[in-house]
Amino acid sequence: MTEVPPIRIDDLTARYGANRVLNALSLEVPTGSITALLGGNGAGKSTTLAVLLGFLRAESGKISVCGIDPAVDPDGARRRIAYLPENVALYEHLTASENAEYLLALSGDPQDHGAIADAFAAVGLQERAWDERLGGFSKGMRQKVAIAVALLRRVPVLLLDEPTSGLDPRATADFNMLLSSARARGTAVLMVTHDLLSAADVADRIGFLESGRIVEEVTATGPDRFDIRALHARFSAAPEVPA
Ligand SMILES: Nc1ncnc2c1ncn2[C@@H]1O[C@H](COP(=O)(O)OP(=O)(O)OP(=O)(O)O)[C@@H](O)[C@H]1O
Repeated sequence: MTEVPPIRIDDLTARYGANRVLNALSLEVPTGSITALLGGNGAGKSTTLAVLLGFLRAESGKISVCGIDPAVDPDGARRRIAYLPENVALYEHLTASENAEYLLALSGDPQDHGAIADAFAAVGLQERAWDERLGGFSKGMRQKVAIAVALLRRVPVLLLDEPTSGLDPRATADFNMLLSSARARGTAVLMVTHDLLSAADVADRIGFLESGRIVEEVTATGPDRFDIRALHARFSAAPEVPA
């Protein structure tokens, strides 16, 4: 029996009003792999995530999350997805542990203190921060709380919108290591990003999105994985689409 890919998009078209944003988009993210979507402003990267999450309906084409059409069963699709938006929404007046406890209970995956502590340790959140309120946390620390929650849910699909924007190189490298461990556990990761270096560091495949369709895909090969210079030339050549 052939396995249903965690993310599959076939010939997808979607629009906001009169503005056709996704245009014959096709994309597959297999189990245990990381795909990065790059593209200029307004190319349709975040919209691709919105369709997978069932926030926007496709006009035509097919989309499935572990075999579920998010337009037909958005809750079913979302139960299989951990989603990190660019600006992670956490509760400022709760501590890191309380945030994790609350968010996991909300998503129907309650976890005990021990599991949360293990996840915080795994993502490198310093122990003294676990019981601190989020008010004074840096963006990197917030990302760690959010990714710990996402990983604790052990869902098959992880969607990330600009996960490394605003992170320093050390925090970006730490974050990429976490993604690698999620991949090793079988998670299908789709990240949209402008961070070519981070994508080249961690992704198995990079797709370039232009005007709502993937115009080129490159796959990591050999010890050097990607030809960064060629990617940079390619990426800088992508036209910007007015928002
Ligand atoms: N909620 C919305 N309502 C109407 N139009 C929208 C909405 N969200 C996005 N758009 C439009 O859809 C197009 C694609 O936007 P999208 O956010 O998917 O691009 P992006 O590739 O993620 O860009 P960026 O790199 O700037 O984040 C843009 O023209 C944008 O103005």
